[in-house]
Order: sequence, then structure tokens, then C-alpha cells
Amino acid sequence: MEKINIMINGLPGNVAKTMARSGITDNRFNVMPFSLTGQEIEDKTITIDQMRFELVKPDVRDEKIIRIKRQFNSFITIDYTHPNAVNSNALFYTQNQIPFVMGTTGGNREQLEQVVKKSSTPAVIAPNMAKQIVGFQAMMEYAANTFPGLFEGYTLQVSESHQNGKADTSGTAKAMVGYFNQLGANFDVNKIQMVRDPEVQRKEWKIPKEHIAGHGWHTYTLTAPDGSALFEFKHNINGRDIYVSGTFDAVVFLMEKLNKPDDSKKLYTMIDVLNRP
Ligand SMILES: NC(=O)C1=CN([C@@H]2O[C@H](COP(=O)(O)OP(=O)(O)OC[C@H]3O[C@@H](n4cnc5c(N)ncnc54)[C@H](OP(=O)(O)O)[C@@H]3O)[C@@H](O)[C@H]2O)C=CC1
Ligand SMILES: O=C(O)C1=N[C@H](C(=O)O)C[C@H](O)C1
Repeated sequence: MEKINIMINGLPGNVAKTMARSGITDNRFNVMPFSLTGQEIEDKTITIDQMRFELVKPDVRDEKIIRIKRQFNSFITIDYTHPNAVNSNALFYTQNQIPFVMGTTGGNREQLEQVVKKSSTPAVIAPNMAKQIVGFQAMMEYAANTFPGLFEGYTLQVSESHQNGKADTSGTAKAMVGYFNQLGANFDVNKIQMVRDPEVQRKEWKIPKEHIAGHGWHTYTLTAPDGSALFEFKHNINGRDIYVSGTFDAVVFLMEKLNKPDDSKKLYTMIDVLNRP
């Protein structure tokens, strides 16, 4: 099978680096030596496992992409950049007809979805690419659609802990709140408790010290009005490796869509990817 060209955007960021390391050794892919980066990044290149990537800043990307497209006439991009970049990057991809996997959280999600729906460019967008978490989301979606109001009157508490540099509230937690609300919990995403203090993470959450700099821990607690029942759901992820497999499945999924285009649908989620036959 012909290798799929992938452009991993967001280097030298943490998740983009994890994707690049795995992509380089994955026989299904040809990792392209370019990565969209932030305006503030000073380095012009970065080397990962002996592969050199040219870092392309927002002010030169319009011009650069013309040359990249001449060199690689077809490719799929993976975006792990910054919440502030989500909407402008999605616009850039659709305007240049570059199919994309958007792992980056934050930004205006409604606008993000609209941009893709109105375009001719397919994309997979999901706040969490860990397949086991996506499976949990699919279970929640089933419950929400099948038993709306099941937790009517219950009080929901949501707390999440991530590395100190994380810019936004967990996109995963926000998506989960949507399901809990359908189940009747009536919770405002602004009430999600964010933990970013390494001392609290170590002492109270007992997060292993080697993962303080890279983790995503989430707890959702539902309590009955009279206190007689409590339900708790947790997903605690250490490191970032778990996101690779789902992201790469999403790339393969998009390639299949490109080979067999569906003009009626351009926007896909990771639940679509998980449901792939
Ligand atoms: N869907 C999923 O499964 C997962 C999603 N994520 C999400 O991925 C995103 C990235 O996370 P993480 O790697 O930890 O973050 P980092 O802050 O480590 O990396 C983000 C990188 O993107 C760069 N950047 C900023 N603006 C742009 C731009 N306009 N174009 C391209 N790159 C840009 C940053 O540069 P600078 O430093 O100059 O700002 C930085 O190098 C977050 O939104 C996070 O929530 C994370 C894990 C899993
Ligand atoms: O920034 C992170 O690290 C993560 N971000 C995603 C989110 O905001 O939901 C997914 C995961 O929690 C890791």
C-alpha cells in the first residue's frame, strides 16, 4: 500500500513531538519535514530522531504551503497546536483543501464545525483521541440518547488535572458534560474544577511525579439529591502515548474518505473512526 503523507503541526509542542516520534517509524506513513508552529517560536528547525523539520510560522505559511503542495500533491495534516490557533488553522486547512485531524482543544468549537461543514475538506475533530476514552464517550452518548434524564436532580462535580502549561479547560471534560446534561445533571462547564498546581497534583491527587509534566486525569461524580447514592467515573492518563494510535486511525479513516468521497458529510468525530468497519 502506498504510504500516506502526513504533516504534523504544532512542533515543538509536546503532543506534536509524540506524534512525530511514532509517525517516523510507522510504515503506513511518510512524515513530511514541515510543521506549522507558533509565531513566537525562535528556532527555524527542530530535529526529532534524526529527522529535521522546518518550522513554518503563521506569517509565512500562505506562501510556504504553495511550495509544500507542489512537493507533496496529497497529504493529511494532524493538528496539535494551541487553543488560540484552532479556528485560524481550520480555516487555513479548508481554504487550502488539506484534510485534517484536529486534536487541539479550545477555540470556538461551533465555528470550527461550521467551517468544515461548509467546506469540501473532510476532517476528524475530537478533544480526545485515546480510543478507550472515545469508547467511554460512545457509551455516554448511548446512555444520553437512550435514557435522557436518568440522573435528573443529581449533583455533578467535575474535576480535571493537567500539566501546568495547559492553556485551556479540558476539552474532554467539556464534551462529557454535554452527555451528563442530557442525562439530567444540569451542569455548567464553567464549574469544571481545573487543577494545574504541581504540588496539589502530587500531594492530593497522587499523580506520579514523572507524569506531573504530562497527564490528563478526570473525575466525574454524581450524587443523589438525598445523598443516598453516588456514581463516579474516572479516566486517568499518564503521558501522551495513548493519543497516537487513535490519531493515526483517524488519518487512515480520512484517507479512506478521500478515496471514496462522501459529498454529504465532511465532519467526522473519533466515534465515527471507532465505528469504522
Ligand atoms: N485530542 C487529544 O486526544 C489531545 C489533545 N490535546 C490538545 O493538543 C493541544 C496541544 O497540546 P500540547 O502539545 O500539550 O501543547 P504545547 O503547548 O506543548 O504545544 C503547542 C504547540 O503549538 C504551537 N503553536 C502555537 N500557535 C500555533 C499556530 N498558530 N500554528 C501552529 N502551532 C502553533 C505552540 O507554540 P508556542 O509555544 O509559541 O505557543 C507550541 O509549540 C492542546 O489543545 C491539548 O489540549 C492534547 C492531548 C491529547
Ligand atoms: O492538554 C492535554 O494534555 C490534554 N488535552 C485534551 C483535553 O483538553 O481534553 C485531552 C487530554 O485530557 C490531554
